[in-house]
Amino acid sequence: MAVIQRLMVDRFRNLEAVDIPLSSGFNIFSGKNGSGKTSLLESIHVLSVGRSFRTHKIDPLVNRDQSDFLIFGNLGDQGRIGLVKARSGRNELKYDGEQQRNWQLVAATLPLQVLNTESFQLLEGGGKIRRRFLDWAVFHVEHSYLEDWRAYRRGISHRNSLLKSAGATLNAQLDAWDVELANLGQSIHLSRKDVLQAFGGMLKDVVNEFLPGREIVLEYKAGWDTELEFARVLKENRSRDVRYGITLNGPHRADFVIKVNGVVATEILSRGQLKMLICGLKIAMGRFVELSSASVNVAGTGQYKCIYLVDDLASELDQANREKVISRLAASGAQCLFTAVEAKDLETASELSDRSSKFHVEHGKIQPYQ
Ligand SMILES: Nc1ncnc2c1ncn2[C@@H]1O[C@H](COP(=O)(O)OP(=O)(O)OP(=O)(O)O)[C@@H](O)[C@H]1O
Repeated sequence: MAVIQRLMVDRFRNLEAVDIPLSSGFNIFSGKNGSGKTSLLESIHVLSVGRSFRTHKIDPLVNRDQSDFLIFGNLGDQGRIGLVKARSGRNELKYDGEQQRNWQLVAATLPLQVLNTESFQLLEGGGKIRRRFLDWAVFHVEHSYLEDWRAYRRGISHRNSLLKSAGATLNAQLDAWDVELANLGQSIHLSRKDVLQAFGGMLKDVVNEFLPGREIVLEYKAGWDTELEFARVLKENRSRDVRYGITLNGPHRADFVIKVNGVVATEILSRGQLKMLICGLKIAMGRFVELSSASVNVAGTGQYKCIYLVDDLASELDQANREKVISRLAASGAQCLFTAVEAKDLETASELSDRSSKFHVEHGKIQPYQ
């Protein structure tokens, strides 16, 4: 079970010498606009996966007067994770003192779900965001998946270069590549399809409560016409792919559509209802992964549970809906970090979790309330 027991953040945006003990239940960070609340959640995200949820760049994350930042999380039995990232591009990620070449082990040990304004992109943005959401679950449930996905991505990128080169031996070279791509693509497709189907069942239960009376269906789009084998699709579309210089079909084009009572969700739900749907999707996904991955925890220790980072839950949600989300999160038993301008916006949260801590955020400094 992922729980950050102690968190240190320094030189990250406006955060300075933050060193706080966190509760294994609810943690509530309140403070004025611009005090550093979102930055705190952002720092945990950067620690977990190496990138922010606000920008792809490193520069804006480093305090404007500094050249690097430090983030450290003590997860008790699950280990200690430390990260130093510099403007120069230097990266030092350590797990239990051991230098890591990539984020694979850290991401598996510190799984997160973020609920914030950017989360609307899950419904309103392009397919890449939904693929990433789905792949997060497949990665945690099936650990060989990441390797397959990386090999497939490399294969597609190589195939696209070949398509553009149009050399004399093009067809022979494509024949060779397509065999491997077809196998990888088929296996990625099946893993995603199975996970989405199982997840859909779990989502129904949450949606019944968050959007009563609405029927939710997730429609999976594989990225090609799955009536046909992927190998055949690659072959039959080859001349078109050559014309466009790009592979037009495959799991790299996969997506899923979320329908509510038969209509695309974004077309019929209000802003608040969309936010409830997003909260439902993320909470259900955390729960799904927890139940599905109990036996395949990479770190090999304890029960798997993700941490929820909830930024400004109050915006767009009325009191009754806020309470529904908070109750669900309390029932999940997961560690949650909430931000709010006024602590009273989250009064229900401190009432509902017997393990709750409150912190005051001001000018990049964070102090527990006594
Ligand atoms: N690289 C940086 N160096 C120093 N300060 C920065 C840097 N990047 C952002 N800031 C400042 O850090 C502060 C923290 O912003 P943050 O988004 O965390 O605030 P917040 O408490 O979540 O506010 P809100 O309630 O408005 O969402 C802001 O005042 C911002 O201008």
